[in-house]
Amino acid sequence: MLPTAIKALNVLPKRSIMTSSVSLAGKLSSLKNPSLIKSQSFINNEWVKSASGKSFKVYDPSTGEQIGPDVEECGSPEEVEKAINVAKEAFKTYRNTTPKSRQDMLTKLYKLMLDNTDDLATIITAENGKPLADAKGEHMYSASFVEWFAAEAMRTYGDVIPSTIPGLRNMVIKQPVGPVAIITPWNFPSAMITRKIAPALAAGCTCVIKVPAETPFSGLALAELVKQAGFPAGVVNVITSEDSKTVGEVLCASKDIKKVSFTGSTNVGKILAKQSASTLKKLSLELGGNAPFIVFDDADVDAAVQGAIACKFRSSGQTCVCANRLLVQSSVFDEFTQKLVAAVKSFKVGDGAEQGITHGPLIHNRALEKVEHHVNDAVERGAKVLIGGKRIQGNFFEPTVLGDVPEGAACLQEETFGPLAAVVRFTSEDEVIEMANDTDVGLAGYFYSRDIGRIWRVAEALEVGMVGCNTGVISQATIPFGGVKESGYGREGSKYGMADYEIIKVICMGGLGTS
Ligand SMILES: NC(=O)c1ccc[n+]([C@@H]2O[C@H](COP(=O)([O-])OP(=O)(O)OC[C@H]3O[C@@H](n4cnc5c(N)ncnc54)[C@H](O)[C@@H]3O)[C@@H](O)[C@H]2O)c1
Ligand SMILES: O=CCCC(=O)O
Repeated sequence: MLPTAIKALNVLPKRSIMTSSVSLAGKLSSLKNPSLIKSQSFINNEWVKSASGKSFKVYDPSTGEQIGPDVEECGSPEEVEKAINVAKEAFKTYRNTTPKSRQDMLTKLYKLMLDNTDDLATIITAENGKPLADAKGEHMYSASFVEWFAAEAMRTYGDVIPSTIPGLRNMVIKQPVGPVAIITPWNFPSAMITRKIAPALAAGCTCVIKVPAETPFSGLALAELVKQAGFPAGVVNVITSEDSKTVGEVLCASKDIKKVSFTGSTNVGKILAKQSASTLKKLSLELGGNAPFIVFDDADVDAAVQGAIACKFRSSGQTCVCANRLLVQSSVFDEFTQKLVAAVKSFKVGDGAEQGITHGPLIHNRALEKVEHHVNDAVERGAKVLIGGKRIQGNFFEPTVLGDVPEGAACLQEETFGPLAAVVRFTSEDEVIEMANDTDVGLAGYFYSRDIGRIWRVAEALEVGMVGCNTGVISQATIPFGGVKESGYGREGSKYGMADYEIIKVICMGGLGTS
């Protein structure tokens, strides 16, 4: 039984406030600036009504109550085409703006985000469920992409390349790829959007963003700030729709969209890649992982436990870089699992808006079913429940640690995306490298060791795009974020992140004589 306080469930502030047209109840009633709450698509710098008159509701995953107004359904092929045309028209002029002016607008957006920190974090907690402190963390992470790419706008350097032909000079320039489609998931309602739009806008691209139906309000609030930051009409467009399939098909098939950037599951990533084949669109796919988290016998076990808690249970396990398999060397297995269980016991699970809550709910019932299936499957195969293992109520699941999870368990084959730490025993370095790489995906991998030789061997041997060595936290705007194998391709953030939104053009100038 989990000694955790779940007292905060079903507690909603009773106050409600009015914006110009809607009443905001629940967590959103505490917003200082309620005009950040929008419920329509954002096209050409205007809030646009649904053509069909249909709408959908957004629910607080902690309480199950509707939050915000009904959101207008704007995902018909005609509405998506309209957004694409607007982005195409805006690209004709936005591509020729100076990098300095793009830097200035991004810097203004960054400041506006900081000015609205409390409200933007409240919106994240209300629609995603993560605790307020984590929501503030996501918000700052989100803003840091805007800050980083504001500076990168001024660093789109070219090259001069020696010529093999007399009288010729070769120059390389970088240009914006064109209007881009951006499809983002619910687990980071804000940061997954800025990680894509900030480099796109810095490079000179215009965008059509499909915000997730589970968490549309963060993206819509960002669109309002984009407008206030002075970006010209049509540069950023946002579609609200529950019909991801139709919106995805239209965006991928369009000849006017030159690139698609997606974060989400590997399954959907493959669908988008197929759909984009007819136009050979450039793609950035940041997909699922199955991160190994290895603890060697020479590790600082206490630090490894801290790292595992931060890595595995961040956002209740709903992060693409969360540890999915905890692989622990036999001689430190008991010490590590006992300390891990003790740390998990101190979690306070509940409504993320309540003081002291450390871990929130899962996003929806489908997510709970997956965790439940992974727990039951592992236990049937012989794993031991060390703590947790059951649903609590609503969308809440007990933070769970399973010991001695056997080979073949479903939770070792695919990411759980929930609060389940599956701990596996290993004996040698060679064995654990083979175990760690025995998966079709390769996003992040982590390990704890104090042997410098081993550190280099293991870091180089892991088949992943990102390695955390003696840390469970790697996410920063300054690093190239992305995976290998079926975790996708492309890199987001860092000095490499602009390249995904640029094309390279060489200009060979002849008749220039010899130097
Ligand atoms: N890499 C990540 O950050 C991430 C994020 C969310 C989910 N996931 C993985 O996916 C699993 C299932 O979660 P999910 O169902 O929300 O993920 P998903 O990939 O089905 O959905 C993620 C987002 O993709 C969009 N989408 C879904 N189907 C689409 C389609 N056919 N065309 C275009 N866009 C589409 C939606 O906006 C949705 O919010 C999770 O258990 C987890 O393994 C990974
Ligand atoms: O879940 C996807 C992204 C998480 C992160 O950037 O740390």
